[in-house]
Amino acid sequence: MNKVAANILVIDDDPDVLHTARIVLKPHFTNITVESNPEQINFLINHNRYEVILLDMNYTAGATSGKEGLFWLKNIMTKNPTQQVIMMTAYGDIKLAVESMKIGAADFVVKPWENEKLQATVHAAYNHSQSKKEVEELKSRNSSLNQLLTSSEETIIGHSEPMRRIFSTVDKVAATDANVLILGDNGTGKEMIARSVHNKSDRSASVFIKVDLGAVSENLFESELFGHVKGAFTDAREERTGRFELAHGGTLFLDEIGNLSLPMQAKLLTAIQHKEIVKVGGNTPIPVDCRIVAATNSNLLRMVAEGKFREDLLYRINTVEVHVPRLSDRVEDIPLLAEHFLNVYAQKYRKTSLSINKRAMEYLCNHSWPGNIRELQHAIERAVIMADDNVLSQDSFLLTDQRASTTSSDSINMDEVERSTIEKAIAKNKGNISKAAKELGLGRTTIYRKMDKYGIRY
Ligand SMILES: Nc1ncnc2c1ncn2[C@@H]1O[C@H](COP(=O)(O)OP(=O)(O)OP(=O)(O)O)[C@@H](O)[C@H]1O
Repeated sequence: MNKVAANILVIDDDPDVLHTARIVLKPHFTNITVESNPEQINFLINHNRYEVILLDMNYTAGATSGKEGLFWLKNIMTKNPTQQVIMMTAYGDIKLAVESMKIGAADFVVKPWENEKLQATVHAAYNHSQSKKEVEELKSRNSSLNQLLTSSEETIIGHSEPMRRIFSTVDKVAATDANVLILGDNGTGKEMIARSVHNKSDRSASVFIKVDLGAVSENLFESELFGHVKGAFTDAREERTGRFELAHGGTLFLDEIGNLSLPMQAKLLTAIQHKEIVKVGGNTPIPVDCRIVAATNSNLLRMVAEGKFREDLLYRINTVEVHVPRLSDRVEDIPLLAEHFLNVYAQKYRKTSLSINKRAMEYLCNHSWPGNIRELQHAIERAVIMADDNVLSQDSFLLTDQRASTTSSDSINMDEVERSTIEKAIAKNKGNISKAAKELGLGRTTIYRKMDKYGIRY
């Protein structure tokens, strides 16, 4: 049998217990340390990392209250709240065992133990310690990434009146724990605003976890959000931590919340209401503390009226609402955004002396931007890549436009280019229309309309 590489510490004043524990655990784990004096605990845990600690309840001769065990347990948990500790209790000490679990013990074994039971309990605690370690590593990696992402590239650009109102709302709401609902069309910057709420809040040192609810299938929804225990269903070979638990201490961003079916809405509501989740196949509620920021391009009030969205869920998530206008409703932001993306992509593609001429800027300001900022961003990126000289002119942008005027021969060429661009994007995304639309900065309705127009069938 392969031994698990783990440090196990056993603390008990009875040398027979220590001896037996060593013999029972040695075939399963690489390092077993035994200690009879609990006063050594601090020294040991300060100098070593133990995956699992087995801790006796009583140490002084004749003591039976278990107070010493609880004292040492508290001491360990204060120093390392994720430490896996298994309490060793005497038969009939169930009350004490429950008390110790409340303090943070992972489990308990009753002495005299059955050897298989002891081995199985230590194995389970070891597995738990590993998944907690992974979660901690993930959180710290995510937190470093978040800090990197708060660089200039992530600056929300805009000086129009509606954007200034949004900035002010974000500043006010960030300081609180209120749930936020961000409403707006595709590509208007909803996710950026959600990240900004997180970055400006007291939770910024912790994680920002995003779930794209539009992409989660009905049968994976629960496992994705709440996690599952090992063996919960056929493919559940390992325990899984769900997004809610991962977001503990931070922000959970529920994107495309309008796409949730009614049964999924009910499950989500229960988790938000009770601030706790139960893993699929499990029965222990796990408390979670995260701020919910949700976003959608759907009209949730209309969906409520049509019986497609739960009113009680809406009122849980919309403590503060942020309405993000279409780009065509804040034309004064277009030059700023265009210059911003020009800088970003000029640096990325090493064409640093590029500029946009006046006519081209007017042309950009007159376009209707159905794909909003994402479409503008992609248009500028394409223009930078294709630029032959230092000035981007109107011809540098391939826009199918409702507002800007073009000659008929231009529009024939543009149609041809657009048809082939859409076809290529769909092929590249293996027929996934949503992904192709996203890549092109178009809404789903828009791409279907254009597919109809050009007779593209998939
Ligand atoms: N005000 C802004 N300043 C700078 N960049 C922005 C701004 N708003 C959006 N962007 C950029 O536009 C792109 C789309 O933004 P984002 O993903 O936040 O939109 P969204 O509304 O969440 O889109 P969707 O509904 O399709 O998920 C991103 O690359 C983002 O960085």
